Amino acid sequence: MHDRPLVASEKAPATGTWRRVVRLFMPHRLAICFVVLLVVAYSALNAAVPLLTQLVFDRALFGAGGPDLPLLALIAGLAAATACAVGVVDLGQTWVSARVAQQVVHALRVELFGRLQRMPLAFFAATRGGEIQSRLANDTAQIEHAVKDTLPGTLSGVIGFVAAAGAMVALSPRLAGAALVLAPIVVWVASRSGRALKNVSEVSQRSRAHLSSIVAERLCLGAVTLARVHGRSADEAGRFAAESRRLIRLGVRSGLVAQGVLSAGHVFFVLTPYLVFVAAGLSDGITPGTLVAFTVLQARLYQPLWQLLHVSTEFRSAQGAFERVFDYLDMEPAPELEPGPDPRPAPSPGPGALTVREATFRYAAEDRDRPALDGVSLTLAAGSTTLVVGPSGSGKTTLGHLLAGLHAPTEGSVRVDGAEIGRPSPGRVCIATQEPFLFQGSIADNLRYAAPDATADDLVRACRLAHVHERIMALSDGYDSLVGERGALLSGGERQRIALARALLADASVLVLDEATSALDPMTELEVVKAILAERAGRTTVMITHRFGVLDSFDTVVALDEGRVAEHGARLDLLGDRHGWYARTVRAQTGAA
Ligand SMILES: Nc1ncnc2c1ncn2[C@@H]1O[C@H](COP(=O)(O)OP(=O)(O)OP(=O)(O)O)[C@@H](O)[C@H]1O
Repeated sequence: MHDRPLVASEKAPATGTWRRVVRLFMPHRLAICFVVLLVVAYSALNAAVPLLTQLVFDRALFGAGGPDLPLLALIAGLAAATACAVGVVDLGQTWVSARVAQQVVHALRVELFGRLQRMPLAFFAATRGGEIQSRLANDTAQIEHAVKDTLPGTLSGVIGFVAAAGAMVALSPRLAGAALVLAPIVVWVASRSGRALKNVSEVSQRSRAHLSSIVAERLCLGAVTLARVHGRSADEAGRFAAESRRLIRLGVRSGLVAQGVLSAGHVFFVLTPYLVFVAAGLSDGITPGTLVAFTVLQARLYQPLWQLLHVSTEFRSAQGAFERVFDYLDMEPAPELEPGPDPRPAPSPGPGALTVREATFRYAAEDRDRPALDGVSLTLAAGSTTLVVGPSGSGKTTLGHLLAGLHAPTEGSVRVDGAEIGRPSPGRVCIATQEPFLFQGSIADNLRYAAPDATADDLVRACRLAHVHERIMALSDGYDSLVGERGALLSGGERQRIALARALLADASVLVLDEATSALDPMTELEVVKAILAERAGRTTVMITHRFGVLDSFDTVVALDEGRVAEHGARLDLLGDRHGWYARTVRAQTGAA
């Protein structure tokens, strides 16, 4: 089934990355055109100021008739008005481009989160949580950082450079040639270093993701307990420190490469005025005003070039982050979870008849010879109660997931009330698992996740059935008590019973209990199961369990072995088959002769 990639490849092909980045900006092309206009205005206004300086020197101060104070005052007024206009234009440009940049990154983040939500469960089983978090948080943060500066930086860099160069050419083509002669060398150095920077940045991002994985995996309740039990806390700290040191080295290297580019630019900036002075010395007819205007313009030339160098180093660093995000966006989600109309629209919940036909399921294409389920066929009548039993690894959980639509069968079909089910179908099938997931929040919040409109009485009723109401009421805040990270403030049995109550609130036609009461003591488990079956009379309940010796309220038993149905029939009939796996295990569990 999973011929498609479940884990992102280490590296996405670089080709097309920039085209995809440009495509991200396409929905904002009008705003970008507006930014271009504002940047053109900003650069033109900025380039005009040095031309005023030329007027000051050649006309107002050292003109033929001596100093001309009214003209000087007029030029000063013009300069002040230009500076005000520059400020207003710059503010407008910053506002529009910041909005565009933030919207681009927001769209990328939301698309990434949505794509990850639709990935097959096997992807989450195979990928470290920290790695996923790192792409969503670190990589998008780096992209945000780069994109924020890129749009205005690139535009104002290019336009500012062209405007300053144009003004220089207008003043003196010869001096302009001297000022620009070193620019190609700087561009060449920047492009060479950019590649090195991109490589360092890629390795850094991977290292950062690894660091996040260590934090997510090793700094949770279970892992910290395990480290203490086995005296490995120091090793864990050492592992983290080693990866962190690697990140330090990479950070220093990346800083050095980036500074190298800027330093190369600096050499250009320092040398260029002298080249201009030499060119002025060798030329005739260069007025002092032209030379002063040129000196001011050179600063206007350096600033955009410096800006472009800075943006290019930022963007090279972000290229790796873009590729890592695109890499995730290119993974194929579970086809049944693709957005769009469901190809098999779910009819309204029926009585809950289950039909499994020749269902085979493989977790990975490599499991060709040993599928988790192999040609399973079953018919469970609406309203039936079924125990699914079998040795560990025989495929019970896999079958439960197929019934709940969490996996689509690789071959064959699973139908509920005649409709093929290949995706979760809330209201029709609900599953409660052995390791229940509780969100950070109150008990009531967790219960209402399954039924947002449930009343307080509904919650109490479900919790009474799951035998957890009294326990909740003993907590200081009752149903408003917080459960902690993944329910860590509760006992394992309490977590399971709250999850069970949540599953009951879903009120589905079919309820699959996958070891969902395994943390309860056997007597409580028996009472809870009986209460649930009584409550659900007339609806289908399937219970996967290893402790079935005393569970005598079920009418059907399915015993799996190595992914196949080994026994299937009425419970009492299978109990009568003294050599059958079910009957032998019941005897072993109850100590019956
Ligand atoms: N996410 C997974 N990826 C790959 N193989 C898996 C995955 N989950 C289960 N398997 C394999 O599929 C087979 C059936 O597993 P399953 O969990 O369905 O068995 P089970 O009968 O529920 O076992 P247990 O009683 O121990 O819970 C096993 O060989 C298991 O190793």
